[in-house]
Amino acid sequence: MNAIETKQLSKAYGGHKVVKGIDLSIKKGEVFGFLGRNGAGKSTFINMLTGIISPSGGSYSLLGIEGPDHKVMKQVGVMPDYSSFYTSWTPMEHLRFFSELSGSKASKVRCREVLGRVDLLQHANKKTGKFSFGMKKKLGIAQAIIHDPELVFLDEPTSGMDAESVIQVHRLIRELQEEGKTILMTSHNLDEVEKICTRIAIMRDGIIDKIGTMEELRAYYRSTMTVKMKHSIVPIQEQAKLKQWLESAGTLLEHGEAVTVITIGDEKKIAEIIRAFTQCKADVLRVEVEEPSLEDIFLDE
Ligand SMILES: Nc1ncnc2c1ncn2[C@@H]1O[C@H](COP(=O)(O)OP(=O)(O)OP(=O)(O)O)[C@@H](O)[C@H]1O
Repeated sequence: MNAIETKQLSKAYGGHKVVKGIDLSIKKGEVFGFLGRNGAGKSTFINMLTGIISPSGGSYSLLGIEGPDHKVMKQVGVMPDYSSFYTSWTPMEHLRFFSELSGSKASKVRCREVLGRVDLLQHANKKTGKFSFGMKKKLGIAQAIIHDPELVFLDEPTSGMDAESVIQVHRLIRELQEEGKTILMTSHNLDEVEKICTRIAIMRDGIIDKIGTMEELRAYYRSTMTVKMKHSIVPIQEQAKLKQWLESAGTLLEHGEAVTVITIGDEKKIAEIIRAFTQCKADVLRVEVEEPSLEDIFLDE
């Protein structure tokens, strides 16, 4: 049984589809990361799964139960919007209240344990009105996990946090995974996603544009490298032959007297290109290989 399963899940506002029929399966125990530019549809997709908004089409199930189903939400944790806390309440009061809403009021001991896990224990009885943005985020994470859910939704869990807090939250997410929980998170931080997610989906314009493990995405990353070579002048009688060979090896971006730039799909081709120059009686003097950054992979058009 998958933790999350969606079939052609879609959402339209005023006839404009912002989530365009997504099929997605997330296994139990995964830490699944959603990346994408602002407005790509990440929050809309997650808000449908957590019952905040209703889908316009398609279906979904959480922990094997077709949604929306309020009973399954007892096993689901959702990080609330940071602005949704009552300013005159303390973290302790929030956790006690919201765990009760989820079906079982957490004991003070459990609240203290969870506040300790997000490093808020020393603020357990202070009013949240004076909390910083990062502290509210931590309280949001605590609220999402207070009832020990099987499936946790975290919307940008570390944005706006200091470096030490980010490390703590990453540690917490790994611990939750070790406990067998499934986590679906969004992030704009590529390093974070690379470090802690078992799989990643990149959303663009309401669809999942790319999906896979980091290794699978890296395979794509390696498949579009640009090779820039400085070389000696190719004898005139060899030029046509070399050009024809280069065009068959990749996309020739520049082919001048002393510089050639080519995009190739496999790094093994580099040695072949150098050999082709030698066979055409020219020497490759310098090779520079440019690979797209992770941003290029995730956010390219
Ligand atoms: N209530 C709404 N009414 C109309 N359009 C909406 C509504 N909510 C979201 N949208 C639109 O849906 C699209 C997707 O928005 P969404 O918030 O899901 O993107 P996102 O990927 O989560 O962005 P971000 O990274 O900024 O949080 C956007 O174009 C947004 O303007």
